[in-house]
Amino acid sequence: MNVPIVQLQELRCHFANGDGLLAAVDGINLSIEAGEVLGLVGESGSGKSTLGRIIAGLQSRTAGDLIIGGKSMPRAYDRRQFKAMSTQVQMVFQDSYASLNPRMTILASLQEPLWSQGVAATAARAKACYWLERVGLPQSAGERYPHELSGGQRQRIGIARAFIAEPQLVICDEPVSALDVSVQAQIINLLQELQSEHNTAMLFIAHDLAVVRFLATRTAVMYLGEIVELGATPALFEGPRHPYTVKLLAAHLDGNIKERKIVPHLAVKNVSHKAPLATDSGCRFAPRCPLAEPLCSANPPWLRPTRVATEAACHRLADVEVLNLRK
Ligand SMILES: Nc1ncnc2c1ncn2[C@@H]1O[C@H](COP(=O)(O)OP(=O)(O)OP(=O)(O)O)[C@@H](O)[C@H]1O
Repeated sequence: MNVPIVQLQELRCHFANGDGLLAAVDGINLSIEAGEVLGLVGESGSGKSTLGRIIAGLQSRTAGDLIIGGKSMPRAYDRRQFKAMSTQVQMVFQDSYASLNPRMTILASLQEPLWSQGVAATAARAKACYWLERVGLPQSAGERYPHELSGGQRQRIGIARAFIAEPQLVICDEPVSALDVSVQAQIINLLQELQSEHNTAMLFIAHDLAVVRFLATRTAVMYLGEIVELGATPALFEGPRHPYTVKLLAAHLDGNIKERKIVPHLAVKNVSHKAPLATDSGCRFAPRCPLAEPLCSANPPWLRPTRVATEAACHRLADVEVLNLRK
């Protein structure tokens, strides 16, 4: 059996805030398989970036296991350990400018991940030149500095930097949301091409559900630190089972596809959510859920298989399935 690239077991990341411990990531169990594209969606503040940063070794976790390539990663990273794992996991950030050293030329920035792998200078330079071209930039761009490139060009460099060290997993955190709409599709196509060319697994974090639907093999939906639904992208988009997923899809899909068409009678209550605390009990979506019953606020639900190729963490799953069958 193939070992997953990444395994997360009861992963938690809690931050101290005024009200207690904010549970940014709270008990995530998830695997990312070789070559798959896993989409990660959810409202702002649901913990997507924190989860991505933990896997990339940029954020330490509070509890739980992070296993990369079959190896259990220590909870607090030091630079040496991070470099050792960074060959397997690379990240493409939303802000391509901040992710590049402003004092390094583009060619030097591209070579940097190879230097830390001990690749010889000539080979590193040749590889950087190849990648410059592979992401659609002229060789002359190599002598420039980040501020001399457009946002789209800088993101191409961010992508080349992520792929150049031949990682097994690339985490893309909102890689196109800061770019002009006119270049977003080009960057998405480039990511898709590289992912399939190199069979690199990808964790794709985005608010844009249409892009996730296009790229991801599987999709995970996060709500206030937890995964509430997970499964094959077509099944999840065509027949969402968790009431929160229904709400999320309805808010993003075009006006012709209304909530009631996805699951009838499931209009979500307009209650604002507060930051999740580590001491919370019960389903975090219960205050907004039209199907909530006393059990929901008392006990946390867990991911259970649905009748389609997904799992959903909802005490009322059986009723949602019936609603779906009737629509
Ligand atoms: N370093 C930190 N210190 C304290 N709280 C933090 C820290 N990083 C994140 N948080 C909090 O953790 C929660 C999850 O944040 P995170 O950025 O992971 O969410 P997100 O789903 O990626 O949001 P967005 O889509 O807006 O990027 C938020 O409430 C955020 O304010």
